[in-house]
Amino acid sequence: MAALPLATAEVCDANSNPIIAGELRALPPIFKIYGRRQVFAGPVATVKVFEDNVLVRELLQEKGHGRVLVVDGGGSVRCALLGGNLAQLAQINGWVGIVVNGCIRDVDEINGCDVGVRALNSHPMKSGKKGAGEKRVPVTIEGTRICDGEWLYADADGILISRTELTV
Ligand SMILES: O=C([O-])CC(=O)C(=O)O
Repeated sequence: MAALPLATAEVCDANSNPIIAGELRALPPIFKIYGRRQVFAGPVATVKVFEDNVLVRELLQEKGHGRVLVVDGGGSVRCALLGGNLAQLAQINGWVGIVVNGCIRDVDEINGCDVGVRALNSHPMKSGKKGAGEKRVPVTIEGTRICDGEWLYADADGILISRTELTV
């Protein structure tokens, strides 16, 4: 499943009604851009964790089939939920992007991977490994709700969440 690289600004200009209806939402501009893919889009898989990345690894071990993993890490900037090994796993398994409401580490390695990564910042410490959290639940990142199966569009201007796949 290869999603079209739609420009997020054009999508917003062409979709005022879905924006009013809440079917198209923008994530707040809190993310830094990492990874080789600056532009990526795909269906979302969600995971909600807090300072523990076992479920992140479990999801990235699945075939991505062009999906984007949205990790709601509660905005913690006290450890990293994603590193170079997991980013490589994502690339091998066909995930196109990973958006982390939290931190990452091994930034140089991640910037060499053919995935798009957005995160709040980097942190050198690893996370806990107990496996706490929930997969495929609705998450809310800074007031923007994201459900498993919705579509995410990211480019240099920002990140959009759409209830359905967008067409040109
Ligand atoms: O396993 C972790 O905690 C994250 C990490 O460092 C990696 O993916 O390389």
